[in-house]
Amino acid sequence: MAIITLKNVTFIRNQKKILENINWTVQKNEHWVIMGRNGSGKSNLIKLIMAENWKTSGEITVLGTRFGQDRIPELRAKIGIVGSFIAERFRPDIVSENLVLTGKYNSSMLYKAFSEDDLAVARELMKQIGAGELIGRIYGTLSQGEKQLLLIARSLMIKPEILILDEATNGLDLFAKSRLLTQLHQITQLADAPTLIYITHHPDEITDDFQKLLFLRDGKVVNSGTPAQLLTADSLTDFYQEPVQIEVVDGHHFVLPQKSNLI
Ligand SMILES: Nc1ncnc2c1ncn2[C@@H]1O[C@H](COP(=O)(O)OP(=O)(O)OP(=O)(O)O)[C@@H](O)[C@H]1O
Repeated sequence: MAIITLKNVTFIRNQKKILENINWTVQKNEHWVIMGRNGSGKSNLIKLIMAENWKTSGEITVLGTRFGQDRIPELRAKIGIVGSFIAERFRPDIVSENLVLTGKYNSSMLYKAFSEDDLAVARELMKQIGAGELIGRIYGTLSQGEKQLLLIARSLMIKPEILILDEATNGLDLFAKSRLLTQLHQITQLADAPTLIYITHHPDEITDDFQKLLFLRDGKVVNSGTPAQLLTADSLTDFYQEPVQIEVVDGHHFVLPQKSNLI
């Protein structure tokens, strides 16, 4: 069953073709990684899926909702998002568990009255993902890694069918990054696991949990396939248009510019 389908989708803003003729299908329980250099259109692609951006042409269907024909608010409630453009929307003085609870209402503030039971659910979720010690803390005082953990807990409040992580390991140290990838693995093992869409610049973060990769360049899909097909020196040299070499350590692919290109 297709969870996300884009057919010939183009997105233009201020005369700039930000995405051009995108064809992409995500099947249920197929976890994807999207890679692309800065400005290749990754964030705008996910904003299209979340209906934060509106396509210029083409067809988009997400979780059975055909954009332009069905109601969008219900759809937004089924998509969890972790990323800097969401992180920036919260007031620095919001208490951690209140921030997590906003996930239930798909907002950045708690406009509606909430009960102690609601807060208990948020706190329990924080404990489950290893963020229990952040209960009671003020968002603005948290480290980057702690903020990311809160956003993950927030995104799980709605039991999302799709979970999008946009450069979620930004600013995380080596160990926090490794913990995040382990947490994602645990999420993939849940009975009602969401489909993951994981945006990254770092091929070493592509764990066995991901079955498919999408490579974007200048707003176009340049390749898609399995990690075995695409995580090769040839394919990545073609993608980056610069010669690269790959070191595989413990199953993680580290991609480096070829030695002759290093200063
Ligand atoms: N409203 C706009 N008008 C004109 N150009 C825009 C607009 N919004 C985005 N762009 C451009 O579209 C391109 C794609 O942006 P996007 O943020 O999707 O890239 P990205 O792949 O997520 O980049 P990064 O890895 O740096 O986060 C960039 O060149 C950006 O400057």
